[in-house]
Amino acid sequence: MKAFSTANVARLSLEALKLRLATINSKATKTFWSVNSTDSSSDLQVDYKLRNFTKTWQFLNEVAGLAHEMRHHPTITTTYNKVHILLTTHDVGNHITESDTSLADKIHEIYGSKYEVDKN
Ligand SMILES: C[C@H](O)[C@H](O)[C@H]1CNC2=NC(N)=NC(=O)C2=N1
Repeated sequence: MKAFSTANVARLSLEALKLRLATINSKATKTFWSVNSTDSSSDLQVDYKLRNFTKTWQFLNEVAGLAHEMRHHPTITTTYNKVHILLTTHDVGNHITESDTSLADKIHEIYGSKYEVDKN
């Protein structure tokens, strides 16, 4: 059995989460992270569109590098120029923590500054 809530991992309150989401979502124009929750779990999700397959994998490699650095690993689904990312923290029983919002923030910053298509 795994002990929950180890160092630096606490489930975020809905209020804290709303504030963090607003900051995250200000970093791109047309694409937004959203909170999904059931009675027993919650996560952050986003759907990104990119210019082409090459751009998609440049972006994915940046996300992978970030995940490795932060030791926090998203669930990623990708097809050609589309990327779906889901973030949750297994260590607290699949809920959203600062590890998820921090990683989402960095991912969205990268997407908004270098990869976003159809900005207007
Ligand atoms: C020990 C190690 O840091 C933890 O198991 C990390 C690894 N990557 C992780 N990634 C995600 N998404 N959730 C976690 O709880 C998690 N835990």
